[in-house]
Amino acid sequence: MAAAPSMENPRRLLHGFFSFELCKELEFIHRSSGTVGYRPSVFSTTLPHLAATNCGHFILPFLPLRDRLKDAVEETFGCEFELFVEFTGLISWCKGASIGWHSDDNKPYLRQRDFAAVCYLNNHEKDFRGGLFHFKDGEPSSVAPIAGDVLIYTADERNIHCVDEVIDGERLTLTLWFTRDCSHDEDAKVINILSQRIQYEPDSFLPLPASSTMYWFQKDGSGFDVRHARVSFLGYDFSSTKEKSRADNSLCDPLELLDGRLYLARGDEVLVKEFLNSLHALQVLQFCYWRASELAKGREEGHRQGSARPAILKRTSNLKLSLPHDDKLAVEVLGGPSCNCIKLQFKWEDLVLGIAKWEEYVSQLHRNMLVCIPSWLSNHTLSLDNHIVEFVHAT
Ligand SMILES: O=C(O)CCC(=O)C(=O)O
Ligand SMILES: [Fe+2]
Repeated sequence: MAAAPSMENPRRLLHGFFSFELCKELEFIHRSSGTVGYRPSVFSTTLPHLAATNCGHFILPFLPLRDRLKDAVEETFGCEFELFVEFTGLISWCKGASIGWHSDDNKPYLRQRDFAAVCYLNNHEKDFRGGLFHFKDGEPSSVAPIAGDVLIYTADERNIHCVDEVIDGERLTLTLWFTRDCSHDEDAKVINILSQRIQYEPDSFLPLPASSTMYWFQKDGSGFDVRHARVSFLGYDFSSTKEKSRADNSLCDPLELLDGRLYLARGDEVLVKEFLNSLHALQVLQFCYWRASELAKGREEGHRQGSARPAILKRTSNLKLSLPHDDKLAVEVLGGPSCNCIKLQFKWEDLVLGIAKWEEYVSQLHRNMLVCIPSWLSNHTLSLDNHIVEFVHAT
């Protein structure tokens, strides 16, 4: 157990608070669902956003850690009052992102924030460069992010801090703020959105994109769609199987094509599998990246059993979706130490197996969420009781 926090600078750094497996699962969720964030060169995935894009089931993996963080904050700061989560979000900082000296309650609209918990999901120097955290006074004075560590501190001026500019790579955290003010309780907001969504399509676990502006990264008159950029980092791009007529294309904003049915292509090959939209295709690809070693083993097994080869079409240039996309900017912003080696890692067989495994994973999470929703609605909180924690882990 770390030393008790000082009164002058109430804070605590907890090493190895959560597992590497959870880091990877949350990274998968962020890379399949994240949007352009609230500050330059920042991307974020919030719980209300997950609920609103038909991905409420992705909230489940957050909850056991979220409960433990609340307990750790209450214990560290000896809270004798009820505490609510005000914000939970996956936040990634890319090349050029930084923040100067500040306290986390330093704006009129942030006054309700009492405590912060920053969970580091990847590693300084290995996954990104720059991005060190510094406190203005007291110890520890600097923190180099290490996956599994959590930094907790009071959101007031006793903990003025800053973060150095990220030089390259993608610095990923799960950040929470806690409040004593129940009118800023995040759970009520999320449960409200979830209950509305569930009324429309209780059985669907396929993602539905938000407005395309939320995925558009803009800089100096140029830009890219973050869904498109993440798909191309994994060596793929989006394709149509029908030649689009010019009239069709000129009628709509080309980015709207990302909201409709499409296919995944690599070079001049297209996999014969229709995805509901770009987020669906991206989610499957990110799942394959997350579970790559398991899929490669499955492929060897499939070869031994003589499984059928995936159905592939030859692509001609008119089947390409012509989307605005500044590839150089995307690589500059999101590329980093591990970017180049990711490309062209999977085989088509892996992707086909990944589609089946992804469906098992999300449909199980979705069923678990449907079990939880009645208690969320009656208790007005996203907390998991012990019986449900076991249920969530039995996936
Ligand atoms: O990511 C971090 O280490 C801290 C970020 C921060 O200071 C903030 O978002 O207010
Ligand atoms: Fe901060």
